[in-house]
Amino acid sequence: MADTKFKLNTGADIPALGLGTWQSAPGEVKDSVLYALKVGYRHIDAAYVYGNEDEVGAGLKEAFDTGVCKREDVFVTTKLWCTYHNRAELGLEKSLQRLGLDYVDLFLVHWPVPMNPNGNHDTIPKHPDGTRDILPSSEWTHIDTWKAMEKLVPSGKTKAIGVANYSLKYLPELLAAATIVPAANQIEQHPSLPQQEIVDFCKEKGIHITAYSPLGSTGSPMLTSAPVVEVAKKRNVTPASVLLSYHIARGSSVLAKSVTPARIKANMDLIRLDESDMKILNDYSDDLKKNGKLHRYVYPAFGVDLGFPDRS
Ligand SMILES: NC(=O)C1=CN([C@@H]2O[C@H](COP(=O)(O)OP(=O)(O)OC[C@H]3O[C@@H](n4cnc5c(N)ncnc54)[C@H](OP(=O)(O)O)[C@@H]3O)[C@@H](O)[C@H]2O)C=CC1
Ligand SMILES: O=C[C@H](O)[C@@H](O)[C@@H](O)[C@H](O)C(=O)O
Repeated sequence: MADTKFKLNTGADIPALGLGTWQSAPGEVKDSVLYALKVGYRHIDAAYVYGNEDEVGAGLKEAFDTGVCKREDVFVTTKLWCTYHNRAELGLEKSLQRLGLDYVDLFLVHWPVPMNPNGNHDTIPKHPDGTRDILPSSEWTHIDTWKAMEKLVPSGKTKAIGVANYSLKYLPELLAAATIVPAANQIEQHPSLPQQEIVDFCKEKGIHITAYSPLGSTGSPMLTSAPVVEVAKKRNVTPASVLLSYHIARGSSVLAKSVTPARIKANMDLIRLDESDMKILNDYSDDLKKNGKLHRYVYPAFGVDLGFPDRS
């Protein structure tokens, strides 16, 4: 199951399981990338704002140099950070340089929020009152960003372009102006936040969903969720296996972050969840939705309406 792949609207394959690298500390992330590639991962998720693309790149390089795998066998994603929205070409160049790669397989707009490129910080510029320094829409919008992303494709420096954290507030307006339909939308997904309306919309438009924070992000709180534990017992697997396999059953790829070798390996134990397993998880999601108790773990303080019904 760990070698399952999905097709993007570009015709390229995206491996169903990817290694996440957000909050993977310097000194740990190179080894985690190398180890993941050694045990069979072929999908690595990075981002400029994670501040560790150089180490991710070092892990990739060592894997290529020592014959673990070839560049063309690995699907590498990175993301355009908010302060680079009106400098997309530079954003991609900087990421490629840090990663030590000639191209990435997927370049995503990290959030639909352009931030001031001339502010007081490279990645999180703030106003004196501590709020994030967002560009006014009179200056730049996420639609302008998408147009700039489209211009990157002919260079071959990214094989595909896509978005992350796009809700139904932002996706339709992007599509109305787009020449290239995003290949993917990377969003938070787990049984406490199924975001089925986004999944359905993206499916209809040919946009692949990649799930992030499948374990509930830092500290993996979703591992103790009662319905997840119930399905794990029923199928005699770990809760992590249930949480990751859930996305494969939904037709989505999934990113699991770990810097712990045993966990990196264990996270490859994916199973085919059947209808009765999915019913337990879906009933739980439905209950949370009905009672207004959906839970989003990643919601940075941009101070703008991101259009997610659970947070507006
Ligand atoms: N586009 C976006 O805005 C976002 C993208 N992402 C991407 O998705 C990836 C995954 O999401 P992330 O938020 O990191 O969180 P995850 O849901 O992947 O959870 C990571 C946490 O779970 C722990 N863990 C991993 N595997 C296991 C296991 N088998 N058993 C017990 N604990 C485990 C990790 O610990 P340890 O490392 O110590 O082993 C870490 O504390 C990110 O790393 C990033 O690449 C994430 C958030 C936002
Ligand atoms: O990809 C992970 C997340 O999106 C992360 O990049 C953001 O939450 C960022 O730390 C922020 O504060 O805006």
